[in-house]
Amino acid sequence: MLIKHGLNCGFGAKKNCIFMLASSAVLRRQQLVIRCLGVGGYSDHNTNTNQKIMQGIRFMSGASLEADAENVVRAITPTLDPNRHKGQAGKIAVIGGCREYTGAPYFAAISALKIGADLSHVFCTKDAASVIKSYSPELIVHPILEESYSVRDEDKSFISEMVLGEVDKWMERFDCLVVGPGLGRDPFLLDCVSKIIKHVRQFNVPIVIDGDGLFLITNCLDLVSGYPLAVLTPNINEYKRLVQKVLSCEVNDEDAHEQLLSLAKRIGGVTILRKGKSDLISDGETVESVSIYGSPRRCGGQGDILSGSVAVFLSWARHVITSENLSISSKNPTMLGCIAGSTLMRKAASFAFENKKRSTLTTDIIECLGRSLQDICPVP
Ligand SMILES: NC(=O)C1=CN([C@@H]2O[C@H](COP(=O)(O)OP(=O)(O)OC[C@H]3O[C@@H](n4cnc5c(N)ncnc54)[C@H](O)[C@@H]3O)[C@@H](O)[C@H]2O)[C@@H](O)CC1
Ligand SMILES: Nc1ncnc2c1ncn2[C@@H]1O[C@H](COP(=O)(O)OP(=O)(O)OP(=O)(O)O)[C@@H](O)[C@H]1O
Ligand SMILES: [Mg+2]
Repeated sequence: MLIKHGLNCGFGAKKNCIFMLASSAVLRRQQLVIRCLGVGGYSDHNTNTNQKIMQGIRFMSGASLEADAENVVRAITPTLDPNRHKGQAGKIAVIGGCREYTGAPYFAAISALKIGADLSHVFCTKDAASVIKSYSPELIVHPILEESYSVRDEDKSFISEMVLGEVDKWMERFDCLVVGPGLGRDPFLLDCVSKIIKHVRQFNVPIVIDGDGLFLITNCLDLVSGYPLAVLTPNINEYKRLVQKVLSCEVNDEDAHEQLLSLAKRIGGVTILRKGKSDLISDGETVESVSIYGSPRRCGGQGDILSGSVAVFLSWARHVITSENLSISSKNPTMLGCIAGSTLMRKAASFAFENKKRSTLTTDIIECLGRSLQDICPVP
């Protein structure tokens, strides 16, 4: 009810509304209402005034609310301007792909292109490279990573330097890196990837960490700790491992928002997108959720689409924030990238499910990414 009152305030009364809400009794009731609404409490409030009031409520209560998802997508998606040149809509790189997994890096990299990035690179092992190239001529594939089985112990430090040298030629040029889809868990390979992450941080390139990248950073939190341009996208297992490692406790779904908030804070202000029935997103300051759309199919690879999507939207959000005045409340590009990526992925999954029902696969969802964005931000 209180939220409704807040939303019905006129522009002039806005400050008073927020001031009144700050009183502790009202605040407690506000928190109760928000808790009762839970993550499913999506309301479609589009005006600036309403958004600012909601932001005020959010700030004061410390609770999370459903993100203004489609407006976030609209606010950060660039227009198709004939004066722009190749690369300006985004250059994304995926670090992943080994003997076992070739699908995951492909899904992440091709999703980035389908959403609107101009260039998408994959840095993977030699075994994986020709397979990934054969899926698509659109991807630029670098067969540079090595697994232990192909490197003699005495050659390891030399090979490691070579890998870093190869990567170094490219890294500064990327708008965002996705580390982990289909990376595998080979210790030598993960050691090289750790060095790449340390190196990339120096250039302030945003990094989305997913899949086996999360296995790596959970065992070595310093890699991302204190880096505000890092986004972690854990699934149910990956989240459990992170919580156990960082908070030394079990996942607590009763207090999901608070736990996520403390986790993001404890890892030094990284942004975490906890995937699930509702996606919960926190940068250690606020918590937002995306619960709209979605599909009941849980086929593997949907998280890979998400990581590629987040990378593109995060790059776009950074660009919009530095060049324009945003019409939306949050100013953190990592939060915006996560909200938009999650929204687009879930909408595409729901479109794909409409068509394919039980036989919906990740490739079907990728085919719906374009329609999903067109539905939100139509181009004539
Ligand atoms: N088509 C593909 O190529 C796909 C590949 N995927 C990739 O698969 C990898 C694993 O992701 P999941 O979401 O399945 O990860 P999870 O951690 O959810 O599950 C992996 C399972 O395998 C076990 N496991 C894997 N490696 C292990 C190791 N070295 N030692 C002991 N146990 C091990 C884990 O204990 C767990 O039971 C990631 O790199 C991910 O990106 C997924 O994205 C799905 C699609
Ligand atoms: N129960 C659910 N209902 C609706 N959507 C969901 C549900 N669980 C996950 N999702 C969505 O599916 C996407 C992938 O989440 P998931 O937990 O399957 O990732 P993952 O296990 O890392 O996937 P991958 O197989 O690619 O590694 C996320 O965008 C999330 O929003
Ligand atoms: Mg995954």
